[in-house]
Amino acid sequence: MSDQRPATLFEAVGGTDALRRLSRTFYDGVLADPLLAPVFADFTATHIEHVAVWLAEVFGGPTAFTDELGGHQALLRAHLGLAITEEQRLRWMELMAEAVRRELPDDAELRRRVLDYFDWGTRIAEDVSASPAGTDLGEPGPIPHWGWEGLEK
Ligand code: HEM
Repeated sequence: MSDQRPATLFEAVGGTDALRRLSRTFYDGVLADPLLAPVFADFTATHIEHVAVWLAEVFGGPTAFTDELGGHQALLRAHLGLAITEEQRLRWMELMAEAVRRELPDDAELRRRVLDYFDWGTRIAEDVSASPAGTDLGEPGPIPHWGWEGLEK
């Protein structure tokens, strides 16, 4: 990692506004995609903002998802019962990789780290989605943090 890089991925991507652009471009792709659009049948515009706020916190920015949107538990619960297939997860990753190319700074290391997070996170979403809505997930702990070295302890 270069010393010129900001300490957090949040700063490196360009903050919450950049994550909003990423989220908007990504969902434009999702809603136009025949494999994913049916999964997002209940999509509303707040979803774009909530994903941006989640990513801001994961990447070391403001803690608004924990403070205002229910934290880690709420995020996991949102995926219960979706029965996400591996094919759908891979399509999700393809569309996110395209959004990253279009919206994030042209920095290969930064893009790789961000996509590493999505690869990790989508596997958890797929896993959780196999359990029915309302399943008690216990206390999942704080929202994970992802940095230049991956998952931070
Ligand atoms: C790192 C991976 C992921 C992140 C960060 C993420 C983030 C989120 C967030 C923040 C919400 C709550 C939105 C809200 O409150 O409005 C949500 C809900 C949802 N996510 Fe994900 N998600 C991920 C993976 C996936 C995958 C792989 C799928 C399906 C292929 C998926 C499908 C959905 C659906 C269908 C909802 C509910 C939408 C609704 O309420 O209309 N997510 N996700």
